[in-house]
Amino acid sequence: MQRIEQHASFGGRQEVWQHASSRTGTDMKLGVYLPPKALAGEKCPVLYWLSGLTCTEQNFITKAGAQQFAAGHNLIVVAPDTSPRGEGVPNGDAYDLGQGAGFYVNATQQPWTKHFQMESYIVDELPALIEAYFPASPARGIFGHSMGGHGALTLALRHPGRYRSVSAFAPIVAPSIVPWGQKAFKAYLGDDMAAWRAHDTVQLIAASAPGHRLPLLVDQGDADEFLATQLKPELLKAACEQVGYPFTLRLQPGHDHSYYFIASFIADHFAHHAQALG
Ligand SMILES: N[C@@H](CCC(=O)N[C@@H](CS)C(=O)NCC(=O)O)C(=O)O
Repeated sequence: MQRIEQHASFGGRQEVWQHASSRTGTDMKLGVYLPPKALAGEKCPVLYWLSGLTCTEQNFITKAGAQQFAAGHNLIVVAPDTSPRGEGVPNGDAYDLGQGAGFYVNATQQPWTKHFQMESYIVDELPALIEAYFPASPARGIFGHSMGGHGALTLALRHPGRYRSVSAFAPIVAPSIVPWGQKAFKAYLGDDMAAWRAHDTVQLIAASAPGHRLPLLVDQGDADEFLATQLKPELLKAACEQVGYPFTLRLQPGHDHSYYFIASFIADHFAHHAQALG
């Protein structure tokens, strides 16, 4: 682990680290915000942020305005890159496949499988690293945006007990039936639709065990350019209603898909996670 940036921020410190990942087989970068209590050596819960298509570890830490709320709630915030990158790492033909578009799954298909192991990276390797290098308690929350909202929801649903809280901004909730998800899943997971369903929030909600239901908070802009084609929050609402899954969907008038939208409601997401993480 090598620190490559550090900036004082709201009594804590925003840092960027780089390390050689055993899961992706590449160097991975991540943002780590250390709140005041963590700088003083006290153990703090960790909130993981997963970004969307085209993002690196930089988008969230420079645009969301999260540091003041992380400081206020004394939460460590970890914002990893969205895929492996670099020479020798395959890439797609457009922004929605390959580098910058890992979709938080472990690829089983060539040429992706060697490096695109983002689910294992986020769920196993990253927490072990964070808990070894920083004053992190084992209490974890997870949230994200768009492809990262899909990541947060599916990883929390696929790994019961691993996270204590979950939320999302404009998540892809039904990747099996929208163009972004279908393109990525076909490439990374192949043609077997059963493998797709295991990474589809709407399907996972329908199959979720009543004992392991973390309340979901989702914010969605009603002027989001991807709302009708890629996001379809009404499908998640229907799935939650069908099985009685605790779900709050807030349609935010006039908001688009950008980090201006995220920054407008980030305080509420920190409050949601802080309540569960204690
Ligand atoms: N129209 C965009 C689609 C990608 C996009 O909107 N990415 C979102 C996540 S799905 C994002 O966070 N972009 C980076 C940013 O706004 O900082 C493009 O072609 O770059």
